[in-house]
Amino acid sequence: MKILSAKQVHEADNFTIQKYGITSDMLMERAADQVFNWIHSRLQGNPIKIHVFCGIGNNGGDGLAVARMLKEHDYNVVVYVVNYSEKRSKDFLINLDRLKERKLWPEFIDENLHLTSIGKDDVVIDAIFGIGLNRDPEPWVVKVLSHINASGAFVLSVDIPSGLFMEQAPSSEENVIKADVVLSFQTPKLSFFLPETASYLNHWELLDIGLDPEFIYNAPTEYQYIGKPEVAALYRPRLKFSHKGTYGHALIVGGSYGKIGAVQLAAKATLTVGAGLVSTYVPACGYMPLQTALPEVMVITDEQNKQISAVEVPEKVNVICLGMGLGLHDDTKIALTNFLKKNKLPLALDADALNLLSANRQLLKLVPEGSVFTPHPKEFERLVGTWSSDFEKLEKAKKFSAQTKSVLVLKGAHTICFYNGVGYINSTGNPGMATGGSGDVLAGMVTGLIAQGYDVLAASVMATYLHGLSADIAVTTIGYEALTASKIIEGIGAAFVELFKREQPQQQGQQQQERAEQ
Ligand SMILES: NC(=O)C1=CN([C@@H]2O[C@H](COP(=O)(O)OP(=O)(O)OC[C@H]3O[C@@H](n4cnc5c(N)ncnc54)[C@H](O)[C@@H]3O)[C@@H](O)[C@H]2O)[C@@H](O)CC1
Ligand SMILES: Nc1ncnc2c1ncn2[C@@H]1O[C@H](COP(=O)(O)OP(=O)(O)O)[C@@H](O)[C@H]1O
Ligand SMILES: [K+]
Repeated sequence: MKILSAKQVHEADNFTIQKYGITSDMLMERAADQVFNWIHSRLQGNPIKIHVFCGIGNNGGDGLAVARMLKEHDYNVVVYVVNYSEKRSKDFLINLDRLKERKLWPEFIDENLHLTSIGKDDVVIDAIFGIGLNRDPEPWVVKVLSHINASGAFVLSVDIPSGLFMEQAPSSEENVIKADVVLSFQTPKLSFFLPETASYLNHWELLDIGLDPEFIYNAPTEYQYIGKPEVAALYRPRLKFSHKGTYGHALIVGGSYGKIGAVQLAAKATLTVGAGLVSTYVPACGYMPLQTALPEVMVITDEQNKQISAVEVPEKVNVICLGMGLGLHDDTKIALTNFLKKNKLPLALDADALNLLSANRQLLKLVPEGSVFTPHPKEFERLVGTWSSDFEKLEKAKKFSAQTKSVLVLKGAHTICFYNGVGYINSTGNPGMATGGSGDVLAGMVTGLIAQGYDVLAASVMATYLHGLSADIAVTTIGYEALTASKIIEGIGAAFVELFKREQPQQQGQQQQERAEQ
């Protein structure tokens, strides 16, 4: 699913209005109707007090229209207009008149700040700023936002929490509404996925307001949100008359004394996503544990016992994964340098391979184009230096991927794969995955898919999605705490199966109902 910029949303509005011969006011009515239905299906006429805070732009217009619909259904509504500018939008004014026609008079809030108290059991609808926010709110408006945040009431934000920008970080925490739920129109917003800005919302849902699908399909976007349909479309079916040679031969290079387990995890994950053959190259101390734990995997050992001092690549290997448990020994640095000078195969670089490259940046030029880097944020910082906000981190990630002409898999709660100027944001995964070795599993999965012939971007996006999905399936029975990297590998099969499970129409309705009740 594409993630549009604020400019593209406005273009999509205009395009839709022209193509279907509707008015912008009709589009606003459609949006408000969807928000009203969402609330009405949950509150079912409950007399709870609802405070609707509106701005003076189109987000405020949405709020006024929702307030009118609530009033028409006899809800207990109070409406406020946070009067931060005289430049009211046309559709705001239309909806202000409609509200007054129904004898619902909003209270206007200005810098004198006559604020009505909000009970902790009340509901707030936040329609103060939408995606048109283009500067920090004034101090008195921040006080209104703080008043709402301090109330303890359930806060539902329309489109985006007020005060949150589309493409930059807020300058202060106080400037933003903390939303329990955001009902966002048509496409999710980038800020919902970044650690610094996602903290302003607990949960988001999309409402389809009928923007033209063709426009959205053709819009070139910098970010996409990756769900089941996108990943299922990447899947390459296994062929009846295939053999192990059809599915590639991957080599995993890693391990040092005390860290052979990292290679076991990666190699097992490589096999479990379907690679035809998997070999490992480890220090001599890794021979017994690997041969014992993974009978399917071939093992080649270094002449050194505790660390790797050279890399030997068996014939017919078509992808190499490097780095897990590797260590930073001088021998290993020399081994990596010599290997990179000769190597032409695509690489999946993880953990200490990334740390060695950070400490010896001239080696980065030797990494072949079309490789995959899988850093966690600290490893990425070692590669590119610090950043001042998540948005700057994204720019650095995009630049790194462009310079290396490779996929950058920037790991986190929402892992983002960058390639060719686009960031693919993953939708699966959970905090149970914050456990040692889960990154090794991901690197192995990426490698196993490349071995089978998936291109590097497809392999990275699909591995990231399945890795998170496996963990999501596992926690439904074992909970977050008991999730381990090994359990993520065990669940890979179930994740593949889930990818092609069709929801029965009846179940779908039931699930929507269950979601609604959550
Ligand atoms: N396609 C869609 O997604 C649709 C969106 N609609 C709504 O329209 C909203 C966008 O509306 P607008 O573009 O009018 O913008 P907003 O309602 O977000 O902003 C209001 C106005 O305030 C000004 N402003 C921005 N920051 C300010 C600040 N810090 N202090 C004072 N004034 C400031 C802006 O110039 C803008 O004109 C969306 O978020 C959504 O709620 C719907 O009405 C219909 C369709
Ligand atoms: N809170 C979280 N929510 C979702 N996924 C997470 C979370 N924490 C970690 N992960 C995932 O777990 C993996 C951790 O990788 P990494 O930090 O390299 O672990 P390790 O070095 O122990 O193997 C990444 O794929 C990351 O996206
Ligand atoms: K809002």
